[in-house]
Amino acid sequence: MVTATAHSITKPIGVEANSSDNVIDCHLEEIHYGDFLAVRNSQVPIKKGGITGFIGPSGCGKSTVLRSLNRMNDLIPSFRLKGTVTYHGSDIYAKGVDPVLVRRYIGMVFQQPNPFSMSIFDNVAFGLRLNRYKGDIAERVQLALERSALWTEVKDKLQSSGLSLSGGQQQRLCIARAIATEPDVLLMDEPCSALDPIATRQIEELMLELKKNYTVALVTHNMQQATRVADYTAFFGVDISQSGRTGHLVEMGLTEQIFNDPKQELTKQYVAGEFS
Ligand SMILES: Nc1ncnc2c1ncn2[C@@H]1O[C@H](COP(=O)(O)OP(=O)(O)OP(=O)(O)O)[C@@H](O)[C@H]1O
Repeated sequence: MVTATAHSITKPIGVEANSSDNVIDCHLEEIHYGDFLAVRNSQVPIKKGGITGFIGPSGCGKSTVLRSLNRMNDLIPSFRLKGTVTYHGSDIYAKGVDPVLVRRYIGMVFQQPNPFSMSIFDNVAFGLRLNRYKGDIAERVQLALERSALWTEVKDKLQSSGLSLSGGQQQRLCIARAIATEPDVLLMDEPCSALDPIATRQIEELMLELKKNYTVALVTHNMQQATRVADYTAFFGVDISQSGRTGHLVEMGLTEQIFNDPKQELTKQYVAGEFS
């Protein structure tokens, strides 16, 4: 059952444990980098078991919002967040919550494939060892590689360097590394932007498989990609002022609704390709 308090972030076990449809709820009043207001007033629920796509013009804060959902932005000294982000009802920014534990349950895959300079096996085993996993590491590594559609390609060379793989394979390796510790949620920040069309298609197919076991949030520049894989879409816009560009959520809904029947004029213009 759920054992989530403000000070202990614990992954719920069992479907009945979570009464809400949202794995993550956030009310981002303001996100600053130093004096710069990057994002304002955005509520972005991440629904359980689906893929939520974040779309919008460059600089509207998609990555900033995504990285706020697992405290990845804590690594940036100038980052400041006013608002709340809850994971299964627990505030992940509450005093005493360990950000490493937050990232254990809410994993992340980055734009550039970034395998560590170590063997394929050790890349996937990395988080398990970090978390002092007591079970069979080889079994978990295999499962993660199977779920990342990479096992058959690498099973005979697990001791080769992760860096020896192609770009698309490296990205699938990073996905295996992220899911080896069995997170609940996977945050994917433009995971295909460094890949060719074939590798992109493989990752998109993989995302559709991953959502059977994980909740996924995906930042993408590619609106077609959002229509192909996302169940829900959040569209962010920007206000342009003297102090710079500040992003905010304009509209969120089922992907079909956002692309075919948007409620906001700005969304209509964006999905029609009238600005980028
Ligand atoms: N580490 C940082 N320090 C200062 N400003 C930052 C930092 N990261 C992002 N920003 C600024 O915050 C704003 C939002 O950036 P972010 O990368 O979140 O937008 P985005 O919508 O993901 O953009 P893109 O689609 O171009 O990747 C931008 O103005 C950016 O310059």
